[in-house]
Amino acid sequence: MTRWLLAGGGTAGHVNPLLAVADRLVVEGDEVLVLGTEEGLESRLVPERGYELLVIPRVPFPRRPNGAALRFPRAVLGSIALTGRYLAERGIDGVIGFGGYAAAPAYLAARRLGLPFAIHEQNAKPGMANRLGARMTGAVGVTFPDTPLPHATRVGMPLRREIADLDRAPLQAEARRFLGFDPDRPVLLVTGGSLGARRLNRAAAGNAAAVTAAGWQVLHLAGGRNEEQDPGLAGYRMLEYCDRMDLALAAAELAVSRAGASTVSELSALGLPAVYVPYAVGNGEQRFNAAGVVAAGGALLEEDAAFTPERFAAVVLPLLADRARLAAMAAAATGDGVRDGAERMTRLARAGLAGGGRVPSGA
Ligand SMILES: CC(=O)N[C@H]1[C@@H](OP(=O)(O)OP(=O)(O)OC[C@H]2O[C@@H](n3ccc(=O)[nH]c3=O)[C@H](O)[C@@H]2O)O[C@H](CO)[C@@H](O)[C@@H]1O
Repeated sequence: MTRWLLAGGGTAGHVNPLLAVADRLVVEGDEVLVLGTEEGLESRLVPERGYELLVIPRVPFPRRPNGAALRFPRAVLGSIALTGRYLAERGIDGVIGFGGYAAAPAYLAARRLGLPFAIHEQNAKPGMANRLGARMTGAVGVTFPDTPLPHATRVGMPLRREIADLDRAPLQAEARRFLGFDPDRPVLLVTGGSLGARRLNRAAAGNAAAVTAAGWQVLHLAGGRNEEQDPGLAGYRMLEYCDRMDLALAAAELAVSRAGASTVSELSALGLPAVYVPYAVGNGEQRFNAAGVVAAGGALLEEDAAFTPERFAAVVLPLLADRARLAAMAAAATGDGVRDGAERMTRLARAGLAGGGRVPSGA
């Protein structure tokens, strides 16, 4: 039995792949502890899934020379030291980091103790912690091909079991009933990722009457900061957050979505066609996340700034009426998706552990 520390967190898009790998390691007979921060969604999702969360303070990288910048080196050293104590006291054998605030201290503490570690990068454009870590280990798993990191191996996105094992067709009617829909009519899923997206909310709510008149139903995951009124139409359900994403994905036949790495990976793996509207801030990773499946013909890409209710009507309404096109897009999306990312990532991490941080080629 190996005892792992999985480090990372932030939004659901970061926590879910960590949980998928944790579940897989446990199925394979290992033990898992998680390292995160109080502020990230891991503080709710990790204990809910039955794992112990060890906490370190969140130390943002200073972008301006101010007081926080002066305190930064000391704060980072403190986080590394605390992580090192967790590693020693809990008898950790190996570390897997998923980027984010908790990952960099985990990489540095592991290195200091001579413990091998592996990395998973969710996004097509890597974040800072993983760019640092990837220079120090050979076990670097990435979701998308061509992710610019040293030692990158494409493993795909680790998907939670209930999504990776999902067979949509036989579950569809039951999933629709469970979510309060008519089982015989198609469902459009609108999702702004774990946080929601105002522009998507406005565009979807503004077309509620047209979409339902076209015979479709809508599951609109609007996020906690939604400003739109529920249109209150039969067949239109607006939720802040859906805890049964597996059922939402089984119920739907098309998605209008942000292009967070987990959402793109889930939709592609399950062969759901999509219209992606990448979030334009951050380091611009969402556009890159969607690029592969868009190029494969499994999804369309729309500019955030131009995604008005009128644009939604022009792009989405014709798709709802074109079942042949949706079927072709679904097939193309499936071809671009990866279902066994969790297994592939645990295999890579084990190879890294066996090789002391070096991964033999072909592992
Ligand atoms: C604004 C921001 O920081 N976005 C980043 C964040 O997005 P975000 O956290 O939104 O990430 P993703 O779209 O990747 O994942 C959302 C996850 O939440 C789940 N879900 C979503 C809505 C819901 O109601 N219920 C539910 O369970 C989805 O199934 C998915 O697993 O992390 C992603 C993964 O690193 C990045 O690509 C995004 O750029």
